[in-house]
Amino acid sequence: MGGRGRPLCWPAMDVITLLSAVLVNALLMLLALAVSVGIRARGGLQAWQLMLLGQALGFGLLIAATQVWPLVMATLGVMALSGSASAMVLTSARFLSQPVPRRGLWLPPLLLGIVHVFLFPDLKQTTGVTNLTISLQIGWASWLLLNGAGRVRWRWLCGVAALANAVLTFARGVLVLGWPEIYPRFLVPHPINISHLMLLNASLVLGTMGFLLAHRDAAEQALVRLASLDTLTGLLNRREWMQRAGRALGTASEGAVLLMLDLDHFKRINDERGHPVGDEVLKLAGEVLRGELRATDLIGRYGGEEFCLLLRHCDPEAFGRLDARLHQALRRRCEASLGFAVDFSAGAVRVPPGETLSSAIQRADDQLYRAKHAGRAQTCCAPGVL
Ligand SMILES: Nc1nc2c(ncn2[C@@H]2O[C@H](COP(=O)(O)OP(=O)(O)OP(=O)(O)O)[C@@H](O)[C@H]2O)c(=O)[nH]1
Repeated sequence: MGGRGRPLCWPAMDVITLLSAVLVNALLMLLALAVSVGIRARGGLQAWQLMLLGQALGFGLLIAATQVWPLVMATLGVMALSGSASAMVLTSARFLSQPVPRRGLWLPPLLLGIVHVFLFPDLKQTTGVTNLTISLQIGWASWLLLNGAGRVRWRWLCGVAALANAVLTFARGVLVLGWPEIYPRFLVPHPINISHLMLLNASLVLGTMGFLLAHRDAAEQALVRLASLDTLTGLLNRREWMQRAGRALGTASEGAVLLMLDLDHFKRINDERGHPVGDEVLKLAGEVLRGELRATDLIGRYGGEEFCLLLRHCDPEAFGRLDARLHQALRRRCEASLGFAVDFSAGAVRVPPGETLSSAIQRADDQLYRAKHAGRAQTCCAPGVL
């Protein structure tokens, strides 16, 4: 403490220099992001670029307010800073795919600007209201990031940086309103101002690193999805299904049922109604399979209009019911959505522990062949399935 009633100062540092450092830092990171990911980066990074721009603009205007048009510059400055806090909320929400009310983003900067004009030039009041408002906005962002962060590294990195920032900003607001004799105002080299600006600088760097990590994670997940899912139906593609089914059979102690399923007269649907309708049928078939099967069953698009399913813990009675349900659900779903019914033929085998996937597929395919030749719209089963 700086002695009786005297504000604490940190003479070796001055606030304007630190503000300028934050401004330059924000601009450099904005430039680095623009060069590395572009200004039209998908999702959250674009909002983070807005946040950096808001910080640079806000602090630039606050510095300018010490020289010219204090009311206008300072009001626009606090509005830009509050806007950049909203952009921080938006960044977090976008990376987490969470909705945020739009009003919650644009109202704080607007209201803060109006209140600022009315309170000006009372520095105690303007500093207090500005800091409390912005701290709540940043607190909101940190809550979004930290709530349920689990083991996601980027959420901790960005969330802790935002939380520390929110706490110091809040402390500044409370101190200036409640104890102005020990914390007079924003531009004084008080320890809380100095530590806040240094922390703010660090949190911009940490936030940029954290959200870049989030961007990379999202791109990686998109690639994994692309490599393992069938784009039309959203089911596992053949390669992924084979890998997972092979692993599942390798570790299963009690065997499983393998079902190969092929839509009937699909070429005719394509020829008579067009490929887009054919695609729609495939999508509906994917939805039906996903809807009727358990999360533990493996469902894949084997190719064209052929699907493969690996059903674990499936006793004969349960299989009989499931098979009837699948035929009925596909017919009804296509009838309701497209105006005509589609059915399928299928072959099922029980795979004992130790049998290889390729041998089981060959046996299921033989059963499927039987079903097609027996008139379609039915499932033929090898002994042991039913
Ligand atoms: N629309 C669409 N058609 C596809 C797709 N993949 C494969 N096909 C078509 O599926 C049709 C399969 O025809 P076939 O193998 O003769 O089978 P089918 O007409 O169902 O005859 P059966 O199986 O004997 O009942 C071909 O016309 C393929 O071009 C796809 O992704 N979209």
